[in-house]
Amino acid sequence: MAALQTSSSCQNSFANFVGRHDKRFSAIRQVGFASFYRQRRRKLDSVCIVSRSYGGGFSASQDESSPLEDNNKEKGLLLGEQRDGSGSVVGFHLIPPSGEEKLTESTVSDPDGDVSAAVGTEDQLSASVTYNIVFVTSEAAPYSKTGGLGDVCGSLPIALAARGHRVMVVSPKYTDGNPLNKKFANALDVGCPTKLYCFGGIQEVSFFHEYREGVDWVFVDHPAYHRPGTPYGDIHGSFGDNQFRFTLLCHAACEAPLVLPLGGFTYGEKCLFLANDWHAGLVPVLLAAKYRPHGVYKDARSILIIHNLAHQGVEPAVTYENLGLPSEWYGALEWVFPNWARKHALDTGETVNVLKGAIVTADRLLTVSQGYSWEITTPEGGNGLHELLSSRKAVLNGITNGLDVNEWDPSSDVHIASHYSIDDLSGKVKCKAALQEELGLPVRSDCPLIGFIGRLDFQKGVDILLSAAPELLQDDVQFVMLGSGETQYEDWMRHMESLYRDKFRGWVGFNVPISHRITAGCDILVMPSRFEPCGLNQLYAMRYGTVPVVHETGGLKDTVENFNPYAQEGSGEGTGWTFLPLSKENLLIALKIAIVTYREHKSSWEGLMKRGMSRDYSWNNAAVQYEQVFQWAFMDPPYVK
Ligand SMILES: Nc1ncnc2c1ncn2[C@@H]1O[C@H](COP(=O)(O)OP(=O)(O)O[C@H]2O[C@H](CO)[C@@H](O)[C@H](O)[C@H]2O)[C@@H](O)[C@H]1O
Repeated sequence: MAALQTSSSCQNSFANFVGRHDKRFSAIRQVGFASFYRQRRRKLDSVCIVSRSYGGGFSASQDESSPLEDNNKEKGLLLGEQRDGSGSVVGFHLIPPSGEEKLTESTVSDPDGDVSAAVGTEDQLSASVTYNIVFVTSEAAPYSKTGGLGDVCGSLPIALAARGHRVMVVSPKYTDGNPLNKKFANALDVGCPTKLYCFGGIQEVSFFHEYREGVDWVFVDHPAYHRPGTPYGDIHGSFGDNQFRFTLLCHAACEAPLVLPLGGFTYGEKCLFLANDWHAGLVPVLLAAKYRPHGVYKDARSILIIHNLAHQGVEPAVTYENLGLPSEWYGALEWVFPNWARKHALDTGETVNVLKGAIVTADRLLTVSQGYSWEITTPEGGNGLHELLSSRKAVLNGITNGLDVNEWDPSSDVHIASHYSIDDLSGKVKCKAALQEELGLPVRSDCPLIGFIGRLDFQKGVDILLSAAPELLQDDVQFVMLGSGETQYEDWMRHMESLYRDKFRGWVGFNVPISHRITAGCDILVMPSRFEPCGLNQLYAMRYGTVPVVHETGGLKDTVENFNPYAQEGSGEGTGWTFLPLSKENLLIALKIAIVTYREHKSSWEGLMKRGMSRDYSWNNAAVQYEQVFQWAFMDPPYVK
C-alpha cells in the first residue's frame, strides 16, 4: 500500500502546535489558533483524500484528481466540511451511512432513566442517528487480551459499526519480539508519524491501521510497546513506565481523528470518544484542557467506560508535569489519600489519579452493568471515589456487556470436541468426556464437573474457593481451574492437583482454547467474585448450557437469575444460583444445592441449561442501549467547555 500522506503533513499535527513552544507555536498565537488550524486542515485535506474501498481498507494509491468529483461517483462520499458559526471546521459530511447524522426523529427517553428501556424501542438492526466513534483502550481482542476489557473492545466496536456508526479503535501495537506473533500482520503503516508532547519532550509515534469487520483498527506504535509480557507487565510485575505508555496512547488517540485519513477521510472533530478504564482516562482531560481552549473538539463528546474501578492509574503527584497538561489543570487529577492510607509520617498522600481526572471531565460515565453503576457510588464499592461518582449520578449509567456470539457459539465453536445446541444437547456430554480425557480425569458422565476460569486474584474470590475446595472435594465431584495471577494461588493449584489426582486439575496460564473447552465441558461454573463489574464467563457459561453458581454482586447479580424450582407451576425458573454474603459456607451451600439438583432432578437441570442458553446476550442488544447514552451525551453541552 502506498503511503497515504506525506509524513510532513502529519508531523505538523495539532499536538506539535500546542505542545511545542517553538516558532510555529508563536505563529499560532499571532494568527489565532482556529484560523491557523483551519489552514493546516486545508493543507492536510488536500493531500489526504483518496478514494475509499469499502471492506478493504485503503485503496492502492493517492488520488490526483479532484476529490469531490471522483468521490461523488461513489455512493455518498465527501459532501463538504461542516463549520460552526466562527467558520472553524468541526467535521466533515463524509460517507453516509457511517459518520453521517441522519436527522430522523428518535425516541429519546429520560436521560436519568433506565438505559435498558432503549431496547425494543429502536430499530434493532441499525441506528437512527449515527456517530463517529473513537474507542480508546489498552486492549482489544484478538490483537491484545488479558481479560474482559479486551473482549469488550474487540466486539462492541464491530456491533456499533454494523449498526451504521463509523468506528475507530485506538490501541497500542504491542510487539513481544516473537516472530510467530502475527496478530498485527494485517495492520499497515498509515505513513503518518506524529509528534506528541509529554514526559518532558517530543515523543514520536506512528499509526498502523487495519480495516476489519467495518471497524478502523488503529494501532499506536512506539518502542515503549515493544517488549515481552502482557500489556501491563511481565514476570517481574507491572512495567514501571505504564504511566508513560498510556499517556502516550491518550495523546495519540486525541490526534488520530484529526490526522488519520482512514479510508481517505479523517473522522474530524465532531466525534465521540469512548475512553475505557484508566489507561484511556486522560482523553477527556486532554479534550477539556488542551484542545477546547483552542476551539478544537468543541463539538466532540467523551464517555468514560469503567470496567474496573479498582485500577485507577495513581502515581506520585510529581509525575503530573509529565502528562502534557497545562499546570492549572492539576486539580482535576489531584488525589490526596486519607491519613490511614499513607505509608509513613512523611507521606503527604498527594498523588495524581488518572481515573479521577476522567470522572471529573468526561461528559458521561458508564459501567458495564447497572448493578455495578450503583455499587460504585457506595463506600463499599467506590474504591474511594464513591462521593465523586455520586456527585455525577445524573450522567452515570450501566449497560450489561454482550458477548461475541460468533466466537462463543456451541453449535460452531472450533475449539470444542463436539457441537451442540438447545435443541440437541448430546454434544455437551461428548465435550465433557473429551475434557475429562484431556485433563486425565476419570471419564464419568454422572460425576458433576465444576469449572473456574479467571484471574487468580482478590477480585475473583480465589481465596474463598481455596478455603472451600478441601470440603467440596470430599464429595464425588471433579473440579477444574484455569487461571493465572498471584503466585500463591498458582502454587496452591499445583498442590491441590497432587493431593486430589482423580478430582482436581489446575491449569496455570492464559489459554483461550482451553477456556472454551472448560466452558463447554463443565456442568457448573463457579464465580465467587468479591466484586464483578459485569463478568463475561457466566454469560459464556449460560450460552453453553453450563450452570453458573455466583456471588450475588455487580453484573453477576444482574445476569444470573437464582433458581426457583417452584415457579411456573413447578417447572421452575432461573438460570443458576446466586449466594450472599460472600463466604466459604455460603459458597459451599450453593454448590451443594447445585450438585444435588444435577444428580437428582434431571428435568430441573435441563430447564436451567435451556433457559440460560436461550437468553439474548448479543452485542446488538447492548449497542442499542449505548446509542441511547450517545444521544444523551450530545443533547447536553460539553461538561467542561
Ligand atoms: N486463564 C485464562 N485463560 C483464558 N481466558 C481467560 C483466562 N482468564 C480469564 N480469561 C478470559 O478473560 C475474560 C475475563 O472476563 P471477565 O469479565 O472476568 O473480566 P475481567 O475481570 O478481566 O474484566 C473487567 O472487565 C470486564 C469487561 O467489561 C468485566 O466483565 C469484568 O467484570 C471486569 O472485572 C473472559 O473472556 C475469560 O474467559
